[in-house]
Amino acid sequence: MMWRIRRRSRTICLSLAFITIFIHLLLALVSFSIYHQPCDTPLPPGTHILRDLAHTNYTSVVIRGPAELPTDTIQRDSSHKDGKKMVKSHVRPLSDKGGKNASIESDLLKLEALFGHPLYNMPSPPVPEEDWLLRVKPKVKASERSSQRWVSASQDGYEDVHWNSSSSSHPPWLRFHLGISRWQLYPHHDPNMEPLMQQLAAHRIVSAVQKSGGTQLKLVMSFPNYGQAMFKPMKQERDEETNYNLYYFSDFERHNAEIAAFHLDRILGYRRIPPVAGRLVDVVKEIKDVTTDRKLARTFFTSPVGNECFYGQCSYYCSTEHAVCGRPRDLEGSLAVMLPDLSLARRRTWRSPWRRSYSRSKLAKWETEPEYCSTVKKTPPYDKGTRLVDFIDMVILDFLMSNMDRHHYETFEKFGNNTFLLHLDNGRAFGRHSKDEPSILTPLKQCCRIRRSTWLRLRLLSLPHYRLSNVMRASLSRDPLHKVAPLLAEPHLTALDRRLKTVLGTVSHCQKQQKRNGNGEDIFYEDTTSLKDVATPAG
Ligand SMILES: Nc1ncnc2c1ncn2[C@@H]1O[C@H](COP(=O)(O)OP(=O)(O)OP(=O)(O)O)[C@@H](O)[C@H]1O
Ligand SMILES: [Mn+2]
Repeated sequence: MMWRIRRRSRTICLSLAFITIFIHLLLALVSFSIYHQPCDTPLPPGTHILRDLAHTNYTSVVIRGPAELPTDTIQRDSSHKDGKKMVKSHVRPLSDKGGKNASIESDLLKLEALFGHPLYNMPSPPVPEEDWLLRVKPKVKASERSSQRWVSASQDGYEDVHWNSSSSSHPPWLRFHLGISRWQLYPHHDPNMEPLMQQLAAHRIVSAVQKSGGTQLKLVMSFPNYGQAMFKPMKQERDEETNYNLYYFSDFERHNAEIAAFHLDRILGYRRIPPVAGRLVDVVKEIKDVTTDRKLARTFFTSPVGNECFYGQCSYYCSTEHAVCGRPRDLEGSLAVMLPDLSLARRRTWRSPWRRSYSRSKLAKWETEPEYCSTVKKTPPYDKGTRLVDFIDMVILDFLMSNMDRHHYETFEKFGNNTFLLHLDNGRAFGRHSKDEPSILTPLKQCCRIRRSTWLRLRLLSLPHYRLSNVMRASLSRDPLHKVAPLLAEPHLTALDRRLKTVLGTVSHCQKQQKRNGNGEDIFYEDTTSLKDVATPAG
């Protein structure tokens, strides 16, 4: 009897155990399939572009004041089944390693899809000879050869140089210089980008001297292959917001802003910022020990907690109180590849027509005259070619990253007025995420003019499948400093989406205004005729 009871209870126990295991397996399977479902899978390039771009409605977007919640996040996520508002992508617990990796992967797929989209791959005619900034002389007579080849005797730390006209013999920085054309700094699919970034991030530093000009401390670093980069050290923690009582012209420059600006400029399809990489630099080995700059050498010291510091000489923030310090020797910074020397490629500096008044009490003309743009439109070089729409492109970049410091811009003199604008010096961008700065968009508001290709790319970046914050997160995750901490804190990424809506809202406003007035002035500068069959959305 006892034996039978024991056998029955054992059978019951065994079946219970089986059922439990089965339920666990089922649960694991279900959660696995949910977990692997990215929130928005990217579309194959070009798919539904017409439908998607044509049906996104921006007309209800108003220009918002500071610190408002991005309504699109709420609308998008309120479709959740139980009606609860979830702010998915903005809540990323650090401990959730697996979830983080999965979402970075989905962001990277979006970036890949974006860069494969026809709007980033518009067919363009071959570059005529005169539209290259620099050229290697193609054929050298035997009698001239000895003086025409680049040959150098090796100096301290520098390599022997034997470059010829074949690009395979050139170091990445030289290939970058030779790839600069009238309309862009580098091509969209650039095989040189990877090696160039690699060099900035890891190549041996053989010299570091202070860069003259400008207001804040920065160094020019040299590599053994004669490449050079501009180094801006970290001065502020990534999630610190600029003090609200500080005028923008007294704001610190941020190394992560220089890095993020390069990525954003590329994502916008401009390619007008020289490539920038983040790097951990050894203050002693890579600066103090290799510098030939006596003024700089005098400013090194060890802080009370044993960190290696220096402060250099400049007109702002170059004192012991504002020293930059390693931890104890590792210092974060940005390295931007240097443009060709001015003796090879002179640049012209242009004062921005919408330059801010650098006085604390005086307003600039554009702030008081609503018709200011009609004067600018008649004034050379803004009256012809693409200068005005190129300026607007820069304004959009600056509004997205909240850069108020664009008092001047530069172009390559060789190309005259018919060329792109260099977007140099972005160190004061990404200072505040909780506040937008509507005044940066004034030129777009006053001129109501934009390149059609820019507008289409902006609309693309507002779609869930290519969302700006997602592709920026993906792009920045490739920077070497990402392993220390994300280059932009999440609120900065959220701000990008919010500001993008404001830009699109401003264009919608222009369209409505134009319909009302019927003044026939075109909002769009037409530069997408080659794409007519692929992507011409209804406005
Ligand atoms: N990648 C680069 N290659 C060559 N020259 C550069 C590069 N970036 C900037 N410059 C030049 O160096 C000058 C100073 O750089 P930058 O403007 O970034 O420094 P800054 O200290 O912020 O200057 P400012 O205080 O005037 O804004 C610029 O005016 C520009 O002409
Ligand atoms: Mn600056």
